[in-house]
Amino acid sequence: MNPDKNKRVVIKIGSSSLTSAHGEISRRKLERLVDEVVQLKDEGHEVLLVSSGAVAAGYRKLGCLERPSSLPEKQAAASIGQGLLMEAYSELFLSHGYVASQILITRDDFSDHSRYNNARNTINVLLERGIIPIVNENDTVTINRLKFGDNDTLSAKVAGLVDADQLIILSDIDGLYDADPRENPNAELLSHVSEITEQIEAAAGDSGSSVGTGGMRSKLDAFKIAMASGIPSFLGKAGVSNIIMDAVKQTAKGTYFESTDEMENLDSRKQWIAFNSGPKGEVTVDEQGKKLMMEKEGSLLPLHVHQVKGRFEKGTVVRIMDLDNEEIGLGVVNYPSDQLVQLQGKKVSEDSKPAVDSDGLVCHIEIPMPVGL
Ligand SMILES: Nc1ncnc2c1ncn2[C@@H]1O[C@H](COP(=O)(O)OP(=O)(O)O)[C@@H](O)[C@H]1O
Ligand SMILES: N[C@@H](CCC(=O)OP(=O)(O)O)C(=O)O
Repeated sequence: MNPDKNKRVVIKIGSSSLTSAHGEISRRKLERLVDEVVQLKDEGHEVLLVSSGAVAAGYRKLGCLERPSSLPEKQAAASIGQGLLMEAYSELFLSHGYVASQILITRDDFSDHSRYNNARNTINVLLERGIIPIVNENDTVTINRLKFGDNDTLSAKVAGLVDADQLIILSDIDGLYDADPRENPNAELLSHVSEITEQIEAAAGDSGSSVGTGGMRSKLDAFKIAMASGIPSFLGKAGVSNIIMDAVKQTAKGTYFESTDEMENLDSRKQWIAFNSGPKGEVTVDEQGKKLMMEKEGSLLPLHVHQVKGRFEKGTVVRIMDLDNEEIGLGVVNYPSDQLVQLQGKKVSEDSKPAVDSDGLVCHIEIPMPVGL
């Protein structure tokens, strides 16, 4: 990464870094964050902020004495707090001559390809015009099953969506340690991580505060997505002077996560298939099918389909499995599941060939590896 080039930077800030000891939004912390973002903007970088804090900003006005724990109360608090949070951000950014905009997003928006593209186009316009998009999960409409649950993975997916040059996650801790520092006072800071190993994952605990939801585990999930999307990332402590600018220059104290080259060249459609489509079914292939898929550019004929699991439409992303139930990769199917069940193990006749694919292929392997995210 060239430290002198103007970059597109996604910055995620967690609830614990924006709140006072009582769990309410701290105006002083918000001001410091805005000042740092402004420094980056003044230097010509594009900045998108993923900010938590809606529940924290709203729960008192809902009449709760402390941060609520039930989902409907959290959602109600967020519906009050999100407006207040944006009002504060807008006012602070405007005082420096910058315009902020609000983007509320759900997991569903990422798994629908046209909504994903729409979100990307909108955010690109905002960034190119110098606006600071502020993203949060759309808490009031999100149901438990669909929740990102924390904004860490949301920020990594947003970074992929806008093809960011860097993802910066600011937290209440100055980086990733080789053991949970609450349990092990001798834990050491890891300044560079090129691979998230099982050992690193085992050392990651849940949230250290009563207001944060993600903890280090969800941060590692986020860094995995960013690394695999070809985006270098950083984890450091919010509130440390110049942390954001120094993270961009790669001089800040914290943990730097390298990107893997494998996915760097994936076009946006393939990135969407790999990280956001949320495969809806499984197609198991026989030995011969597996061999042909590996050798012949990943194409699969119905003859080699061993089993079909799940109900899906034509055009759905499915997992391709081998007979040992290992994932070979992801593909976009040319047949709906019910038709594929009829055809599995058979040679396709002219009238059962899909209209768009004259060879009667079931699919190609689009992502030739288990994504595992
Ligand atoms: N291996 C680890 N390295 C660093 N922090 C860890 C680790 N395991 C658990 N943690 C805890 O994760 C916390 C950060 O997560 P969280 O409280 O959810 O922050 P945020 O609100 O910024 O998302 C740290 O304060 C720390 O107590
Ligand atoms: N969307 C929620 C944030 C969820 C949350 O607490 O996330 P985090 O602080 O990043 O663990 C809110 O704005 O309150």
